[in-house]
Amino acid sequence: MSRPVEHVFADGAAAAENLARRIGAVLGEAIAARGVAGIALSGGRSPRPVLEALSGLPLDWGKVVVTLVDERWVAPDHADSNERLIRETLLTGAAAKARFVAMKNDAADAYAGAAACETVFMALPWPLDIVLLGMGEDGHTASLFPQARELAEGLSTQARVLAVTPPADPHQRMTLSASAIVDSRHIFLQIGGAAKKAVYDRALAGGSVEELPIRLALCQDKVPVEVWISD
Ligand SMILES: O=C(O)[C@H](O)[C@@H](O)[C@H](O)[C@H](O)COP(=O)(O)O
Repeated sequence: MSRPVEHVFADGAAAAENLARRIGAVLGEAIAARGVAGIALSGGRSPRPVLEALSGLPLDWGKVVVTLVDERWVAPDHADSNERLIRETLLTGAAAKARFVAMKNDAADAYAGAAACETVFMALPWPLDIVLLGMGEDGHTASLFPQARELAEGLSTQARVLAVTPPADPHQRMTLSASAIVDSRHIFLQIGGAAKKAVYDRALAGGSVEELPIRLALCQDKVPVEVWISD
């Protein structure tokens, strides 16, 4: 297992700006090479400045397919919706021309919505060019949480997505599976703060993927991983 390429910044704003430029460069290369670029984005707080910076980059956005790494099973206008985050930050200005593929559908819950979501996600241009991951202080990534009852399925299934119930979260989620996450050309992991950096270092040093699901991305040699670290 090779150590990921690490980009370390003193502040989050510089990390976000540089990560956005790196994402833009990879998307541009993909469009030039294959006429299309696919990217899956994580939600939460960290990506917001990256997505805002990315939205202003001069790309042929009409050839970019944007989707999610995971989603909370809430209405698209709910404050916790990752779709809402993407629409408010990335899909503005020139980047509004990108094709957005949502995870949330009209099913009453994530489990009822999983089959339809899988059908939609199988049609994406795999391998995606970029999967942008975040990480929680418990070592989760996407919505693959330690102690979640669906973690083993998420780590082993060949399906693209699965429904999960996070151990300590009010919302059911839909998430990319581990096999979908590594069906990509680049994995970018964004980490901010000392606590997450310590978890990242611990994940690199060892432990099980069940204990630290972020190891699904860090402990594989199929996809190059870049880690964007800020204080
Ligand atoms: O929907 C989500 O919440 C994310 O996909 C999740 O996996 C996130 O990346 C981590 O929880 C880190 O979140 P923060 O960036 O908010 O710390």
